[in-house]
Amino acid sequence: MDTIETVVPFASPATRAGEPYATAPQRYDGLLLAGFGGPEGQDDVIPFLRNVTRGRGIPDERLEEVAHHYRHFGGVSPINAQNRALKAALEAELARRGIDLPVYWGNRNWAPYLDDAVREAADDGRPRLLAFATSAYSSFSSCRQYREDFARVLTETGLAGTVTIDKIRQFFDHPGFVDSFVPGVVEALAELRGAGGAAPRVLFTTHSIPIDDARRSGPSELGLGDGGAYEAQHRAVAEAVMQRVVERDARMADVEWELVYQSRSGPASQPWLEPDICDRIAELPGEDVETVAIVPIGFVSDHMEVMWDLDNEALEAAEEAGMRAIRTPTPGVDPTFVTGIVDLVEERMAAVPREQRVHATEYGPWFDVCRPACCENVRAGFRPAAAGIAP
Ligand SMILES: CC1=C(CCC(=O)O)c2cc3nc(cc4[nH]c(cc5[nH]c(cc1n2)c(C)c5CCC(=O)O)c(CCC(=O)O)c4C)C(CCC(=O)O)=C3C
Ligand SMILES: [Fe+2]
Repeated sequence: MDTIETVVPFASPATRAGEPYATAPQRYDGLLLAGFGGPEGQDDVIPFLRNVTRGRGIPDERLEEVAHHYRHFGGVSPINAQNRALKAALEAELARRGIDLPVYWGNRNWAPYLDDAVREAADDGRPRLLAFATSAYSSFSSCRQYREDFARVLTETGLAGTVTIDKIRQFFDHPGFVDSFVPGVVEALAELRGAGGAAPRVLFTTHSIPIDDARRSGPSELGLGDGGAYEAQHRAVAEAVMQRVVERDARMADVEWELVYQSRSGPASQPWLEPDICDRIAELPGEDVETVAIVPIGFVSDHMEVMWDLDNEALEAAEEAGMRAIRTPTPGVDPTFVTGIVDLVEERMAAVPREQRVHATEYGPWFDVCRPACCENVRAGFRPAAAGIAP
C-alpha cells in the first residue's frame, strides 16, 4: 500500500503519523486563516459564483438567480471585511501571548486567494502552516472542501513537499465558540419574555446540506445515521448553549428549542436536511408559540446567509406569522471566540493529550486529523486532501 508521502505529501510529519490526535509538539511557522471568500463589487459577483460552482458546469443564467442576494447589497459580501477583522484580532491576541506566528489569510473562492497566501508564506521562509478554517462543524462543505483546496493549492503552486498544511480540529464544541453565543441568547429570551410572558421558542439554525453529504460527515464508524456528525454536532451545541443559558437565567428552564435549517440550494429532487426555518416559523403560531429567538449556531460571522436568509427572509416570515423574533449575534470577533481560537492553536502546537482538551459536548474534542473517507462527497468524487490520515 502506498504511504501518505507518495499519495498526499501535503501534511506535516506530525499529521502523517496516522494518529487522530497530534502525538508530539509541533513547531509551526504561520497560521493560515482559510476563508470562503466573497465578492466586493457588482463586477465580482458572477466570477465569484463561477469559482464557488467550479467543475459543475452551472450556466450563468442560473448563477444570476443566486446573484440577486449579492446585487441587493451592491455586489458586496460582508465576509471579507469580517475575515480582515478576524485576522487583526488574531494577530493582536497572538502578539499578546508572545507567539511568533504571522497570520496568512487566503480564501477558497475569492481574493485574497489561498494560492497567494501559501506562496507568500513560502517566500517568507515559513513553510510549516497550521490552518484555521472559518467553519466549525464536520461536512464536505465545512471541512473536507477546505482540505481538498489545500491539496489543490499545494499542487498548483508546485509547493507540495515544501509547504505543509495541518488543520486545527473542527471547533464546534470548543468553549470559545459555544460560550460566545450565550449572552445574546440570554438577552434575547429576557427581552422576548418580558415580564411574566409565555416561553419563547429557540430556533437554532444552520446551513442545510444534501442528506448524502450529512450521512457521510465525520468518520463512518460513529454510526450517526442520516444526519451524520453534522446534525449530531449541531444538536449537541444547541443543548450546550441552552444549558449555559439556563445557568445564567433560571426562568428559561421551560424554554424549548429546535434545530432548523436554512439556505438550501440545488435541485428539488435532491433531499436536503429539514425542516426549513421559514416553514417552521409559519407553523409555530398554530402551536401557541408567540415569540422566537433565532440563533445562528451554524455561522461564525454575519455573512450573506445571515444578512439575507435570516435578517431578511426569516424575520419577514416571523412578521407574516405575527410573531416577535430576535436574531442573536454570531461570534464575529467576540474576545471569547478569538481567545478560543488562539487556545486551539496552542493546544495543537503543544499536542495536548485528548483527555486534557477542553470541549463542551460529548462529541468533542474532535480529531486533529481526518480519516481517509471522512466527509467525502460522492458527487465530486475522490480528490486528495491535506491534513488527513493515509488511505
Ligand atoms: C455547510 C456550508 C457552509 C458552512 C457554514 C459556515 O461555516 O460558514 C457554507 C458556507 C458558505 N457558503 C457561501 C456561499 C455559497 N454557498 C453555495 C453553495 C452551497 N453551500 C453549501 C453548504 C455550506 N456553505 C452547499 C451544500 C452548497 C451547494 C453546493 C453543492 O451542491 O455542492 C453557493 C452557490 C450557490 C448556491 O448553490 O446557492 C454560494 C454562493 C458562503 C459565502 C457567504 C457570503 O458571501 O457572505 C459561505 C460562508
Ligand atoms: Fe455555501
